[in-house]
Amino acid sequence: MRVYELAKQLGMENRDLIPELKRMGIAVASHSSALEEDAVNKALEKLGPKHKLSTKEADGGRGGHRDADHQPAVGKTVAASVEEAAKPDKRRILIKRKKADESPAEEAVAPVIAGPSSGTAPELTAPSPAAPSHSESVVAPFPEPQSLSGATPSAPPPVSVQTQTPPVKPPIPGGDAAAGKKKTLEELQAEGLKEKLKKARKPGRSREEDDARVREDAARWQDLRAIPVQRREDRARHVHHSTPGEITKPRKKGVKLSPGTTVKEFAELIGQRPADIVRKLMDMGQMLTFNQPMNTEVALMIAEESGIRVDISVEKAGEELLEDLVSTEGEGRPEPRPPVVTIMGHVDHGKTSLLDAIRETKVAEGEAGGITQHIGAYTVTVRGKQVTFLDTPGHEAFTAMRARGAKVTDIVILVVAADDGVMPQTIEAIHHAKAAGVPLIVAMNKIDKPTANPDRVRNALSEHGLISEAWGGDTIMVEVSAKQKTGLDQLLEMILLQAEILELKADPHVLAKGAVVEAKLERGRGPVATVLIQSGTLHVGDVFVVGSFSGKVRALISHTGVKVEKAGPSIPVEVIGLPGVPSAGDVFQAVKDERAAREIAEDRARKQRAAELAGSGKVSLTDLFAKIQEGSVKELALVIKADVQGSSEALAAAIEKLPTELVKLRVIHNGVGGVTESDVLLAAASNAIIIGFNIRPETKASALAEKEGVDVRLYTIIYEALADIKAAMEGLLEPTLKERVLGRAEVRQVFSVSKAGTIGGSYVLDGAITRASAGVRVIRDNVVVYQGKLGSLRRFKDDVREVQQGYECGIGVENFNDIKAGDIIEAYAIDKIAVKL
Ligand SMILES: Nc1nc2c(ncn2[C@@H]2O[C@H](COP(=O)(O)OP(=O)(O)OP(=O)(O)O)[C@@H](O)[C@H]2O)c(=O)[nH]1
Repeated sequence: MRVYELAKQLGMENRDLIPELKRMGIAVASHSSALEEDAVNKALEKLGPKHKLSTKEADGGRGGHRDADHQPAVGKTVAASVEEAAKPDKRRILIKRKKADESPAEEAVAPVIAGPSSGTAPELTAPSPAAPSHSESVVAPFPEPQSLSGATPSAPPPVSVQTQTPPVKPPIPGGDAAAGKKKTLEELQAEGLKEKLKKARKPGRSREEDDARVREDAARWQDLRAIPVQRREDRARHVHHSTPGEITKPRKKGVKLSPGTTVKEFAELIGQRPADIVRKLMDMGQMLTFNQPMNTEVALMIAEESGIRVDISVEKAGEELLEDLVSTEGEGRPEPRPPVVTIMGHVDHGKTSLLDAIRETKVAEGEAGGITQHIGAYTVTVRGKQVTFLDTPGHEAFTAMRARGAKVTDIVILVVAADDGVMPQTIEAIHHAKAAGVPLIVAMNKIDKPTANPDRVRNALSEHGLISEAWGGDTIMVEVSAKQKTGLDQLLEMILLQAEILELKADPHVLAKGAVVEAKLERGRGPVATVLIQSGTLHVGDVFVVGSFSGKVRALISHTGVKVEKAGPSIPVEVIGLPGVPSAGDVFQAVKDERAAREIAEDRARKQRAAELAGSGKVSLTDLFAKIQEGSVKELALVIKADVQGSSEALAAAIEKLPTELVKLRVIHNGVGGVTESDVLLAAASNAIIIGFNIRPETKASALAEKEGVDVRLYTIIYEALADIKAAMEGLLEPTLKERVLGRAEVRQVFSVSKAGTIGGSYVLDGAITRASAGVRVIRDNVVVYQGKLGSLRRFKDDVREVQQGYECGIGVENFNDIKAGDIIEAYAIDKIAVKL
């Protein structure tokens, strides 16, 4: 036995006992010195009366107060009554702060602990010297057993100790075994407190003092709860068998989580406050509101942190989930649907006039009393059959939608002014329609004009592969006048005929699927999208996913401005109830499950962000070989633009002659002039790269190319372009030199300076014109007229190194004096880019 244990038995303080022992001739160094059995007996004999006195006091003072003299540790007087239990082996100990007036009933209800039941566990025997129990005294924060049966405890001053007959709560069925498996929450918390204290123990403070503090803390914490006394072995066993669920006190041990669960729903599931979840999410860098869906991985982490097991109930997510939801729709019963028509053609050839003419004459006829409104598309009825026109003329809208994967148009109407003939945009439109694989009907417009010459147009069109039926070909050509509204019926007839040939069908009985034709934010109505239904039928109240948004259809409005309850295949309809503005071409899909819709939208938004970070998946010369190798590219589409027709054709012909064992080369469009937005859209939609020869992209086109990830390669020597394409196909494209535009300035005025030659008084439009540039080029109407070095750069009369956007300066180009007002001077740098393999 050690000194402190003896002190405890005697109800003495160490500091009082040690001198006593020394006086008795027992050599002790500190409170933890071991004592021989003889020494213990001797001490007990000598100091015993006090010990006995304490017992007497305890017995005699049941329910009363102890003498303050016998509580040396703390000055505060504490009631200490020790009651002998009728059956000592079922004794339980109630701890409470000094609350003498607490009702016994309350005390009896308190011990809700799965403590040891009758018989073994709470045996209040003295600990054996070999196994001192002081270290466990925390778990049962009350005096050691001997003091209960004998001496008045003095160690835990603020604690009132009572022994009493077994608690009201019956012992747990199953006896020792069942009881032994559990370690109560209170015990564990008490242990936690002790651990804390151990760490915080200050040097010089005795273990007894610490223990006393622990008891005090535990008692304060547990307030009025009974702790059963357990044997050391029992306790060890309990710790071993305890489960994490009991420690973290979760309301549920396992929950099922389905993707799309909102923060609020998740909080309810795991029994925490939504605000706490929001805070945890913020700590993890996620700003979410109560009603936003949780990322399942993050939800898993938070749940695990709380000791809750989570099962993800739906394994599929995102597009897979959507596919699953939609494919459960069954086989389907396709029915004929109206054709969807887009009008294309050269500027001023009468596209808008034709669309308006058809709308005015046909919509008014077909729809009773409806006020036509522009929603991006409209439907007309011809002899009981419907035709839908996409109301945004031009190949740009068409290609923009195609670039987003929406193949909406069934038939293209190519408007060609009979008095003007085939023009560059006519050819472009032909290429666009061909690239999309959409049949084309020619509307020869302005036939009313005396200068109209339809045969000349037919002839010109035949040079581009469109041979009129009248000439033995298969292209339908109709002569119309949008102005005089003639030939419109015939045109519509031809559209219906072509539609019949195409056998256009869709199942109106499934969940609606469509494409966004137009979307905008409207005051009072919020985000509004015109959706062209492609299959199924959309109803008010349907849940949907569109782009990275999900929602519920609040209202449907037809192109005549009338509220409708539903819209079937090939019918354009305005949808109200979107949470945001989607992009034209986004797929609109109705789904049954609102939560799944949310999850799909969230998944798309995540992927979109990831794609933005990772760059586009579009093909580029740099990674062409890698894509050929992985099999994702079998054909390389090219758009060629050059300064003159001759160069463009020569380049296209040369490219098509390149050996193509690895990949098929296909020039989908070649034309004259700078790279336009339309070129970029076409390239984006067809996964093509753009080869520019002696030209520059328009500013907007550059920005669009950047956004869409379209590779635009510019050359001044045909051979270099060919060599690059060849090398790219073979994976030999060496670290390539890529040009980076540093800035562009517009020449506003031209000066002739005797020493420096011609100087362009310029205004820097964007970036900066800098002497550090690798070179400059002079661009006129998007065509490079000269490429060379910067000769001089001045602001007022000073030579400067750099002039930033928004400032004026004088620019001289080395060996070039033909600068003209309106020219663009572009400064560029050359970066070395490694090939991605
Ligand atoms: N005489 C005659 N003029 C027409 C006809 N169709 C259109 N126009 C005229 O041609 C001009 C151009 O017509 P738009 O409908 O604006 O042509 P567009 O192709 O839509 O033009 P952009 O939208 O600029 O590409 C207008 O002045 C029309 O009045 C027609 O059948 N006959």
